[in-house]
Amino acid sequence: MTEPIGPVDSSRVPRFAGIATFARLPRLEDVQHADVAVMGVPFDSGVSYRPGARFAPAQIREASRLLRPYHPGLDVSPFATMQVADAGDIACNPFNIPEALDSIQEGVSTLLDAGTRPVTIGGDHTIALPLLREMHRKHGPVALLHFDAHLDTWNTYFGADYTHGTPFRRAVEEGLLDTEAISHCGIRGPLYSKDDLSDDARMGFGITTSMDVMNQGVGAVVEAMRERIGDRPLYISIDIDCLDPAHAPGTGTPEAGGLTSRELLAILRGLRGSNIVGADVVEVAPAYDHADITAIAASHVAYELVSLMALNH
Ligand SMILES: N=C(N)NCCCC(=O)O
Ligand SMILES: [Zn+2]
Ligand SMILES: [Zn+2]
Repeated sequence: MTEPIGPVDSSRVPRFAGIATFARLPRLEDVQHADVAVMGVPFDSGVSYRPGARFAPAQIREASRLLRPYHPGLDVSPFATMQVADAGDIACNPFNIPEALDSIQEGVSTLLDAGTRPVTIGGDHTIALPLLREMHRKHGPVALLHFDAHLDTWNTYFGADYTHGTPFRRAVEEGLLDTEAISHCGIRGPLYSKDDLSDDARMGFGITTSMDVMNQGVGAVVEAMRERIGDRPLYISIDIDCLDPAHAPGTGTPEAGGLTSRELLAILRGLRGSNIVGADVVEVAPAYDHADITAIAASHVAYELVSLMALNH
């Protein structure tokens, strides 16, 4: 096998020069085969409050210029261990949600059929549904680890089935998930009613609230997750609003009392060895960001996911 093509060499071309790809990696069309691809989905027509996540892929790529090739926490050089590339953005219709979902699924199916694992940068959380549909097509029902302030198992908004508050209810209804191993982490904040929780539990979800992370600690939380997930094919969906607004102000539906970026990275790191088949990072809304705080957090979270995949390559 030939050596992977890595990022642009920052000792020759300064990090701030050139057109941004994720972590300055090659574009997918510039490599023969990618083991992992970072794919942008600039779609935010499913939001219930502040719009703007359509601009996240571009912003996260910009913020990812400073990522370096060696991950000391996991002792891995992800871009040397396997071929990682930037798959560019999926063009999706901002005026027709079902059509956009089909385009997203088609985009990710091209990757999966080529044996490429996707790390998707959204986009609002609606996009998790077509991604999970495709995961199911390839792997059957998958385990799900969902980081979010919100359950996203609500039913409809203004009569609409496909929104950023409903992807995981639709996914359960469509039989996409292995309901023995589905859970949320980072949940907090006011709900519409107590029924939201009983509905969610009936679907099979377990909940680790942000207060549980504080009270139990990262180690205990990770242990419980690992036990539940085992070696099942695992999909990780990360809504950046799982982080406290202090750590991720640039998002559409912020809630006080969230995880720190350190806690999120530590939990992810604790999942080393898991059989991660795909992942997304969603809900970054650059217009509400300050000093790129949120985009930087998202770029590091995506790097963490790629690094975990490299350990399980
Ligand atoms: N998926 C995210 N970020 N938010 C869902 C919030 C749904 C609501 O407006 O109640
Ligand atoms: Zn959320
Ligand atoms: Zn969400």
